[in-house]
Amino acid sequence: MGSQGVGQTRSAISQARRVVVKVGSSSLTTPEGGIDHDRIRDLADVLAARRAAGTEVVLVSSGAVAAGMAPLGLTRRPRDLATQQAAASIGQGLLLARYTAEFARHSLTAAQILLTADDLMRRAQYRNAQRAMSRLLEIGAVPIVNENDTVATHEIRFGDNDRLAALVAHLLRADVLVLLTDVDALYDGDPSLPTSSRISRVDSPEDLAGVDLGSTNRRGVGTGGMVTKVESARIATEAGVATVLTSAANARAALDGEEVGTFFVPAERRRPSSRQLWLAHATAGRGSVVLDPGAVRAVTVRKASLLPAGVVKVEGDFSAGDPVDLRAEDGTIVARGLVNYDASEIPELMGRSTRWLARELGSEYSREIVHRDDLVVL
Ligand SMILES: Nc1ncnc2c1ncn2[C@@H]1O[C@H](COP(=O)(O)OP(=O)(O)O)[C@@H](O)[C@H]1O
Ligand SMILES: N[C@@H](CCC(=O)OP(=O)(O)O)C(=O)O
Repeated sequence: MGSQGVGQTRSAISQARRVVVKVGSSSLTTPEGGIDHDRIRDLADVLAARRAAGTEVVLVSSGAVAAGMAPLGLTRRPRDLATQQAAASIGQGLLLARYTAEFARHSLTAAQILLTADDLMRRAQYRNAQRAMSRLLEIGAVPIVNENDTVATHEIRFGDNDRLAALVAHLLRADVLVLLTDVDALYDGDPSLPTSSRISRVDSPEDLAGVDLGSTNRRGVGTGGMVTKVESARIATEAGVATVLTSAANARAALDGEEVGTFFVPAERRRPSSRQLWLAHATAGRGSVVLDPGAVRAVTVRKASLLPAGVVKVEGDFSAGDPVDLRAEDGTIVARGLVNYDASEIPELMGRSTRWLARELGSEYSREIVHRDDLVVL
C-alpha cells in the first residue's frame, strides 16, 4: 500500500499500513468539562488492536487546554492566549499520563510529540520531527501529537488540531487520516436539525458548495468546528491521504472501513511537498508584495521565481523568511511564498534588474524576492 494510499474506496482502509487518528477536545471532555477517562480508554483499546494487527498508528490528540481547566478552577475555556497556554501546560501532562496508562495496559508505549506550525515550516525541524516519529513507529511506540501551545504565538498558531493532523499525515506519508469529533459525520446543515442529512462521501471540494459548515457546538470546548475539519480533509486528500470524519464512538468502525461518517476521497495526483502544502494552507501572509502583470504571468504560468524587477509595491511589515502573499495589481492573491528580504529593504530593489542590483548594491541583493522552491501558486 505505502505511498499509493488506499485509493478511492473505504474498504481498503482496513488494510492501511499507516494511519493518523485525530481526536478533538469535544470528544475527550465530559459535559462537566473534565477529561473523559472512558473515552481515552476506549480509544487506546481501538488503536492498540489496530497496532497489534500490524498498522502503524499516530494519534493527534487535542484536550490539553480542556484538561487544564479543572486544576485551574475554570468552568469555561479561557479566551486569552496566556491563560490558554497556562491551562495547556498543566493539562498536557495530565492528558499524556492518561494515555500512557491506557496504552500500557496493551504493553504499548506512548510518546509525546509537541509541534508548532513553525516546526513544519522550517526544513531542519521538519526533518527532525519526521525522523523522530518514523523511529518511534519502528520501535513500536504510539506517537501522540499536539500543538506546542505554550510557545505558539497568535501569528503562528494552528489553534485547532485539524490542520496539524493533515500536515502530520502528509509528513508521515500516511494512507489514512481519521478525524474524530462529537458528531457522527459532516451534515449538509446544522446537525441538530432533523432536516439536515449526513454527507457520506465527498469526491472533491466542489461537492460541498452550499453546505453550511458551522462552528463548534454549544459547549464550545473545541476550536474551529466543521470549517477546519473540512479544510483538514482537503489538505490531506490533496496530498493523497484518504480521510474519514466521524465520532469518537465510531473509531473502530471507521478504521475497519465501514460505512460510517463522511469519506473524503483522496486525489490521485503526485503529493505536493510539505512546504508547499503549508504555504498554501498557512494562515494569511504577514504582508504582501504587489506584482506587475508580467511577473504575475512568470510566477503563475512559468512557475518562475519572483525577481525584484516585477514588484511594484510592498504592503505590511514582514521580515526575511516570513510567508507573504503575492498579489496582482487588482488585489487578487495569486501565490504565497517565503520572502528573502525584510519589507523595508524591498522599495529600494523594486523595478530593478538583478544585474543592476548586483552592480550597484552588491551580489547579496541580486537574489530573488521569493525563490520558486519557496512559492506556491494559489
Ligand atoms: N455541517 C455540520 N456538520 C456536522 N457538524 C457541524 C456542522 N456545522 C457545525 N458543526 C459542529 O461542529 C462541531 C465539531 O467541531 P469542534 O467542536 O471544533 O470539534 P473538535 O473538538 O472535535 O475538534 C460539532 O459539535 C457540530 O455541532
Ligand atoms: N492544542 C489544543 C487544541 C485546541 C482544540 O480545541 O482543538 P480541537 O478540539 O481539535 O478543535 C489543546 O490541546 O487543547
